Amino acid sequence: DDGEAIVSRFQEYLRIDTVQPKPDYYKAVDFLNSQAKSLSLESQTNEFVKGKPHLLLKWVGSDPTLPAILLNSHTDVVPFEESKWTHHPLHAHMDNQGDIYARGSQDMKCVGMQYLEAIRKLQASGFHPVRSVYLSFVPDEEIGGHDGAEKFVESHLFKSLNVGIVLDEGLPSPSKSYRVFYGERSPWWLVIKAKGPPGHGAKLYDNSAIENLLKSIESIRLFRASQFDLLKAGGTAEGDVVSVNMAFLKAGTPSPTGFVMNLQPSEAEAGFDIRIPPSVDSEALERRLVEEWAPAARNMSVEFKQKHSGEPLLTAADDSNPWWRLLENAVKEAGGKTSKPEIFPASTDARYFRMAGVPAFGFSPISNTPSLLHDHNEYLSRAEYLKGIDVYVSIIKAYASYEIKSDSRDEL
Ligand code: MET
Ligand SMILES: [Zn+2]
Ligand SMILES: [Zn+2]
Repeated sequence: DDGEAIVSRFQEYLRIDTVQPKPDYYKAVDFLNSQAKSLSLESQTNEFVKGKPHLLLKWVGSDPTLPAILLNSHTDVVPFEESKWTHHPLHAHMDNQGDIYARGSQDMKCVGMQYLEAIRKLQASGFHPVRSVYLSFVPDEEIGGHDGAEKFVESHLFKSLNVGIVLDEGLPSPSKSYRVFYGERSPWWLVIKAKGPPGHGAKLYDNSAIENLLKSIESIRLFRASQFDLLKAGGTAEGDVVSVNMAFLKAGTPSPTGFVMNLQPSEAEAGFDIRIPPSVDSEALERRLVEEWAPAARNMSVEFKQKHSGEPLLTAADDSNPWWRLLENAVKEAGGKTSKPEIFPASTDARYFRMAGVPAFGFSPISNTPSLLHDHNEYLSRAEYLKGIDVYVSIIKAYASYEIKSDSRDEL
């Protein structure tokens, strides 16, 4: 198979509109199933939630008693501001440098297709897996994974698969070594609301909704700056500080011509995206949230839109875990290099697999590329995409032929 056909299959997947909040999941699953068919993989689609299909493919290994490998990817992508892109984010245009522009080119349609292409190459080379290799295509990762990976992991089906190791998404690396993630920060999406007496726009008085919300915003900004300073000073990794970013601000009394200017509104709210490292005491942070950032005494309240709780779990990324050693070596054998394992700064479905006691690594075989997840002009070069397939060839080969029975799952 030549590079041109491989790249056009990638472009075809990128062109399927799986943009939240209305992803065309059926079209994606149909396309992926046609790929699976050409590879003679077993296939099943389950709707753990109606309208949100989960696709599970299987490359059957010769020893069903050994725990299987699970290669996970999500089929949905985040929205975009079309007018701010140089090429339409759903056209998957390749420019004359070989850069393919599309939403999902890094996050993470690349990975899902690279798994399939690696299997195609392995089959052509005559390789037969000892362990079974599953490919899982989950919906809804970008909105929390509750109707996707979370339901899949809770299912009888998942338990029956006897998965020993999961690979899921990572991040592009600007340098030539690949980044690998063994844990991640926990996501909190919350809305802080303030209420207060309305009043004439010319009147100075205490406890208006906007004044009270601004006090909180000031306090949150100081905390944000203190965390950011740790990062700027060096020596602390992105995954080891708390990030806080405002997602929206909402207040005002609408009028047909905009907003009423001489009326102080009785309600105001602000939305925040907060990510908490495994090393940080999230209960202490929650107390701070309730006492300082949304105190009832200032007529404020907080509503969580997303809150991952429970012990943040880490997958051993050292010689105690054979899957780590195999990964490191396999990347090396493909001519690459992994950098020091990190905490993923955002969130992925890997947390659900770790919660089920299965080790999971976050890894996207993308080097020499700026990280443009959720950004304008997300792109991936053709060369990097093709190189990544060879990295997966090496990893899948090593993982699927690893025959030692007692794996790190027993220790986790
Ligand atoms: C809140 S679930 C995570 C969604 C997405 N992967 C993010 O990190 O923003
Ligand atoms: Zn992703
Ligand atoms: Zn994402």
